[in-house]
Amino acid sequence: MSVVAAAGLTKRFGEVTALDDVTFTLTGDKIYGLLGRNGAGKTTLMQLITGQNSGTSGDLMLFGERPYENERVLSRVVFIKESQTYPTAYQVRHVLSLAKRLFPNWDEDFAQSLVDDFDLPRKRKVRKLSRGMLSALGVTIGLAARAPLTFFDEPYLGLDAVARQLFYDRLLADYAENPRTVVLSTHLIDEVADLIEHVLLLDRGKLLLDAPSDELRGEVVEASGPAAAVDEFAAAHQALHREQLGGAVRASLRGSFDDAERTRAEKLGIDLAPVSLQQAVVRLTTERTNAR
Ligand SMILES: Nc1ncnc2c1ncn2[C@@H]1O[C@H](COP(=O)(O)OP(=O)(O)OP(=O)(O)O)[C@@H](O)[C@H]1O
Repeated sequence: MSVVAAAGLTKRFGEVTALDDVTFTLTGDKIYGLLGRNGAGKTTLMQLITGQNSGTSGDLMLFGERPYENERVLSRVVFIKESQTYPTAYQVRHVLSLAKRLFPNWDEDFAQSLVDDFDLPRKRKVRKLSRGMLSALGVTIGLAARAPLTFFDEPYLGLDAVARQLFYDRLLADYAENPRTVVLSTHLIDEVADLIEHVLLLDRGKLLLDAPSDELRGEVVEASGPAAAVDEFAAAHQALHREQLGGAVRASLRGSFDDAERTRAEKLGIDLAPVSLQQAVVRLTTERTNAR
């Protein structure tokens, strides 16, 4: 059984189509990157999956059941977002006790070790926490909950670079010991590139890409060399971007770059370089914007 299955999922807010006929499945035990530009529909999608809203049309199943107002399946999900609110009069330790009661798989030792790692003041009231501390509290709950389906919607924006790295390290180590389905929604793609196994890329409500990260990296390359040679080589591929400087061209291309294609590039005097996951995503989403 899939963890999440969406078929033709559409969500409209008045005139705005936040999700447009989106179809995909999340299978178990994988770290997904839910990527896309501002307003692409990422938060809307997570809200539908976590039962906070219902779709306008299409079908959505969570652990084989419809999620909206369905406590049975929702108890297997944790959703941590950047603007998470907690009862403000509570101290950090009270919020953690509440989470312990809420999440059936809660690991108290792990939670306490994360509190130490992030240097969270257990007796400080939530309303007196800094932005970074609030993010750290969210991350602590999201990890220690060990929910079978875990969503992080940019909850770590307030964390500094050192704390973010700590979060990535703890997530990866804990995931290795306790595999589950994790969805990270983030704009810091390069930072999480090594963590993400599969990419879902939304663009203006449409699912532009649903592919393993390695496959995506291999599909986009940067070709540079003499203009005529690059243009000849590019004709067999999808050109996402082209920059010319004098007689030289640098082009981002999408396609299949097998040994035969690599040999052809070499013969034409073209250098083929891999691109980072972030560059691939930027090129793919910019290409669609330009094509409009
Ligand atoms: N409650 C709402 N009422 C009206 N429009 C909404 C509502 N919620 C979202 N939208 C619109 O739906 C679209 C998708 O928004 P969403 O928050 O899902 O994007 P996102 O990918 O999470 O963006 P970001 O990366 O900026 O957080 C946007 O155009 C947004 O303005």
